[in-house]
Amino acid sequence: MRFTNPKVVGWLEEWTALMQPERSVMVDASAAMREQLIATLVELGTIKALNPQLRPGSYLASSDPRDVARLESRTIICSEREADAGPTNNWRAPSEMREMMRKLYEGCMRGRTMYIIPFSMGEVGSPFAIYGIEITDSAYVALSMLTMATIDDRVRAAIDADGVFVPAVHSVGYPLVGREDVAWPCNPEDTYIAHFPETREIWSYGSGYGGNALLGKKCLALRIASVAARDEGWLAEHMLILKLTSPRNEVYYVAGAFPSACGKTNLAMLVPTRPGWRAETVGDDIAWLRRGPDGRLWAVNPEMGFFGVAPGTSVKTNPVAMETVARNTIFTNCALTADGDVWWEGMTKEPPEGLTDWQGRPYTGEGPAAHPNARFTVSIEESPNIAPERDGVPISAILFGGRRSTLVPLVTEARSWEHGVFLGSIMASETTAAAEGAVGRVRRDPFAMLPFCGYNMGDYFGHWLSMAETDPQALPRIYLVNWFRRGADGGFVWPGYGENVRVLSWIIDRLEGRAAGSETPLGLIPKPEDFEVEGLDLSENWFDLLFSMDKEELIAEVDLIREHYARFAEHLPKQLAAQFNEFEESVHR
Ligand SMILES: Nc1nc2c(ncn2[C@@H]2O[C@H](COP(=O)(O)OP(=O)(O)OP(=O)(O)O)[C@@H](O)[C@H]2O)c(=O)[nH]1
Ligand SMILES: O=C([O-])CC(=O)C(=O)O
Ligand SMILES: [Mn+2]
Repeated sequence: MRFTNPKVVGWLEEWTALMQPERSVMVDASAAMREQLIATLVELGTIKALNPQLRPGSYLASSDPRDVARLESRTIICSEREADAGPTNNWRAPSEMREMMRKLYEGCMRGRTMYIIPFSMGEVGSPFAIYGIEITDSAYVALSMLTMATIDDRVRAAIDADGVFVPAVHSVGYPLVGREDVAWPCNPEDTYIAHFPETREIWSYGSGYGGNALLGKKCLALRIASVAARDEGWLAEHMLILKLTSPRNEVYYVAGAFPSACGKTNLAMLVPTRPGWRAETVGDDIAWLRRGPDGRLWAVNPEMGFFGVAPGTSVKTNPVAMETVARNTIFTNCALTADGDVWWEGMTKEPPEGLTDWQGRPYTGEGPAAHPNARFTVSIEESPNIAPERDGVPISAILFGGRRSTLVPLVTEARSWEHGVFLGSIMASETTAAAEGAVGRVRRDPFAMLPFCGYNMGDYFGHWLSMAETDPQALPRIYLVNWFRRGADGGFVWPGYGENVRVLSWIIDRLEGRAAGSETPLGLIPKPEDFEVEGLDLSENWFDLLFSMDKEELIAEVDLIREHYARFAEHLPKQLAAQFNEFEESVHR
């Protein structure tokens, strides 16, 4: 079915004229559409069918080695005023960016098919859903969007009825003029992922990789949605949502913001190791949160699929993910086994014989066989453990986490909402392969939103504080967590994964007033006697290894946070400056 609304038709005509595709296809959720996209991609060599006996309905995509992660240096917030993008975003004037990118888009789809994808982030018909139309010349993107977003006739009809949608333009930037197509067309030199917050538009060019190209996800549901959320009084966050049932049969919903490749999907798929606990997934990457009539913060997962990190996933660490990707999954940049299945580092101890690496070469044992940011794309319907709640759950606790080899304890509790916002605003984490650049460097990543906030992050801190203007008691409690402390041997001290339920169990005890805590400069830590470690293989001094804070390092951290805060200048809320002063005093006390 085609659009009839003049606004939509006009927009499509304008872009068709500029990009000059050879043909266009309206993407729907039919099985025939999926098959057609798959056939196109198989023929081009972008994806290969895996062995149907081992991995039914599944495919392996291999990207251009230059197009494997989000490109933060090319991700740009084009607000009218530079101050509205803030010190942490790349900024370009919208008119300048439009002019430059229009030149790139000119004729960029020649010889190609333009896929028109009307999609919804959030449940169709819900007042909280945001509709978009992505136009793309990538069948891989179209196929992935079918999994990650809600695509059905109701969305198309709703957009056609009122002409309200987020326009999302994408091209791989590889027109077929005087050349043949390649398996993974892209254009790394000219890649840009531009956002126009005032007009709520997304323009992406040159990359086919997930966060750069599946525009409903990070671009719409975080960068554009964060701006809408600021204006409308809600929160668009880089958070998992977990449903937890305690041995007492009480249900709690926990949200958690961890930077890319720092454990959201794994915590969302937690298999508790402690008796009587049950966990189910509500969402694994993005949460939209609003105050309900009861004053509580209610969260939805606007996505319909998982775009998860493959390396490190195994039957031992994440059996739910392994079951989820057992079929009907698109893998990207994993290694291929001799019998036509996928493999990645951490799936088994040793790589199997006869492996082909992610770039299609026989694996020699040098370097990783799968790219460290290899991914799986799969519908939430494939999960054996998805919670039925789709239209909002009340959050009891918010976790902020990251990778810190030292200093940050396994868990601390914020003293108040304001203190929790302080802890979120000073979060730092070691960088990962999910974005371009060096891995393992500590950088400030407030609220795990550094690459995803669509406006000035100082104002974003203020927006978080404003949530407590009414009825602060009804808001969730805030916790800092760190699964990644390392011991003298360089290994992780905490076993993590399913054992993280022990941390959640202490958090629930705190919420229910059953556990005490001890004050530290970063909040309340457990009393050793309240923290269950029975059955774990930890050394005598486990409590110190997991919870102690080195004074020298804390003092150094104060200076780093001062520098971090200074960047926001007059956009830093006064309450946070006061929190910082209190923090500094407590460090020196
Ligand atoms: N040691 C340890 N590693 C973990 C834990 N949880 C996750 N990881 C590893 O961290 C990596 C990333 O985990 P994910 O759960 O995919 O991270 P994510 O936050 O969902 O990442 P994005 O999807 O990029 O946003 C994987 O290699 C995991 O195996 C944990 O509790 N302990
Ligand atoms: O957005 C992406 O490309 C992958 C992802 O989930 C992240 O990096 O956080
Ligand atoms: Mn994830």
